[in-house]
Amino acid sequence: MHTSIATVCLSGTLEEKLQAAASAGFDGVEIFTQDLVVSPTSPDQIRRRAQDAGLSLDLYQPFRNGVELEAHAFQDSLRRLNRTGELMNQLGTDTLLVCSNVASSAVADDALVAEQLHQLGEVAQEHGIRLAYEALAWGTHVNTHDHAHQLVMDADHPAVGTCLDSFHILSRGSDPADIAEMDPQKLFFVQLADAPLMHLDVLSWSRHHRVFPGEGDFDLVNLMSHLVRSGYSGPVSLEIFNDSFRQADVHRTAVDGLRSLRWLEDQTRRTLAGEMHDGAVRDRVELQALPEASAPSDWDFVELRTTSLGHTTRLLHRLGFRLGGHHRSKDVQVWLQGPVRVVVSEAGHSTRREPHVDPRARSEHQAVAEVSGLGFHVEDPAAAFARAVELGSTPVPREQLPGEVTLHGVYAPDGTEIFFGTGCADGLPEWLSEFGVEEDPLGAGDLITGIDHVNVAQKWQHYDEDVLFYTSALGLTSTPAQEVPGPSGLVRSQVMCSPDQTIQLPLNLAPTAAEQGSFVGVAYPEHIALASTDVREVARRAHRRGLKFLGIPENYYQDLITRFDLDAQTVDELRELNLLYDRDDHGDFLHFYTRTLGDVFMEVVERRGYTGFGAEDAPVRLAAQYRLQQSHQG
Ligand SMILES: O=C(O)c1ccc(O)c(O)c1
Ligand SMILES: [Mg+2]
Repeated sequence: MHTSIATVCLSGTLEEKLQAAASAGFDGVEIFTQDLVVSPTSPDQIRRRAQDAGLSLDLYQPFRNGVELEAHAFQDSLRRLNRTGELMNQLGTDTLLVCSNVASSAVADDALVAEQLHQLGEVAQEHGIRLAYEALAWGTHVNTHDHAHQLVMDADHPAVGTCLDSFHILSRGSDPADIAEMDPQKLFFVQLADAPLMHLDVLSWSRHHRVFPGEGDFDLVNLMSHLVRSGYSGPVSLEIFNDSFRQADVHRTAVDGLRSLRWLEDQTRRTLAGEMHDGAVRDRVELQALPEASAPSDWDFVELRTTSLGHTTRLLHRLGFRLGGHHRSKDVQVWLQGPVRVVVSEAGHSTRREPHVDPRARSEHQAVAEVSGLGFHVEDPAAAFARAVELGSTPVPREQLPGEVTLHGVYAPDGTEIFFGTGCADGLPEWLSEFGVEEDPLGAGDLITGIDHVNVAQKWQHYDEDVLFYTSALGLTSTPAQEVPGPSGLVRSQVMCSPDQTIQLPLNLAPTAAEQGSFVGVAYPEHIALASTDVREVARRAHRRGLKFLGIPENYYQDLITRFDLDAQTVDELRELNLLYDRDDHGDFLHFYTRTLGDVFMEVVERRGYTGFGAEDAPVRLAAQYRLQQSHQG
């Protein structure tokens, strides 16, 4: 598949955009007029620059309001097209995108429009270029892909074809099935964009909220499948208008974009698997496969990296963990309880590739601790690793002595290290022996039964990228986003789940730009939620061992009585143990939070059928964390 990206997707100068697209591995780009107009580089130089970078210039765009016109206005359109044709020859681009007309003066006469497209085609042909006519979803008269395509067919000119743009098709709820039947010779260009479903006028939706395939709610695999069935074999290009992308690092966005196309290709290939060998359609897009990898079946470990081993291990001990052992060659310990393995490594400083901890704003006695790694059990670690790398992820360099187990790991876009390992028949992963753990470590006092979820913080400009990473590289699926109010702003949260829900990763988008309060310059804390079948006993033991709980205000308990009609004795016990309570249609939920250590805190949850994540309680937590932070800073 020939992959392309529109320059409008990327931040920076035209030169930076070309560079980023090339180094991410795209085959070509679409040049936006505006990017060219503001550039001091001549069209000829741009052509050479793209050539040197190995990029084809697949499309020039947009040619606006150039058709569906009154006679005098059409004369000017022909003049503009002549000029544009000359420019495109300097650029070395042979396809021009012609948008459907959005002016109130647009003429609604299909026969006339087809005739104008034909005449434009004549001018295009003189310049050796082609016109790809695209129905904008808000076009005055032409706003559906089938209408535009019909006009193209009626125009009946070899230099006039259709440009399909998934956003315009799917935002209007059109069925893309007819694409499969379109003449591939008449499909000149294809643009892809995903978007979250929104109740918004389609123009604003398109101009601000498009995202890469896999990052929104559109079924692009279905659309791509129909496209492949048609026999189309031209470029497949990303065209994303997005406010965050315009501010994000250009190289990251480019890598994210190519990841989305590789994922889409792979998914489409799977969808078409039964049809690929029937020989019915030849010369169609060649779809590249990714190494096959199944979603994680279970947690292998979580890793905490800390500058304060004492604070971190004491917290684990208070929650009932036992020291499993020390690594034979590294300053790393493993702490165990039930099936949960917490690896604790000591670092002199935050070692995230993107250090996000503001050293001036450290709480909890200046200790730094972060969730630095997540280990998963997968069927084939080498394949999972290869797949993630092919999707543009960077491998984690890991020191390893002869005889030690190979850990396959990549960085998630937020810098979290993701490791792929295998479970063992006896329940003990092989790597544990490097810590001197050789037999089943189940202890008598183990009250923790697993990892319920791990909550990871995302920066606003990388949120969509992370969703795509966890979808494409780990095979997780996302739930609809929720918003939780806190003193510094709204926290957006979206849970990424494995098919059987064993792995649950709520991604949180923290209000890091907040002026108010403690989150300024500091990452929103992440947390590990442990599952238990007896959270009260975990809490009692933690109290005895001196755990600092997050304080819960009396108003919360009074409100619980109002909401759930709990009896006084139950509420007394909740209050005494700093427990929170929630209930849904499936059952109830008891949980508590520890105070934050550096960038991380722990939660212990007891689900009695309950399927949520305590969204009602999250604002209580945010407010309590905020107050604590203020008191440390004050
Ligand atoms: O928003 C627009 O105007 C616009 C321009 C060109 C496109 O290809 C498109 O999909 C939208
Ligand atoms: Mg478009």
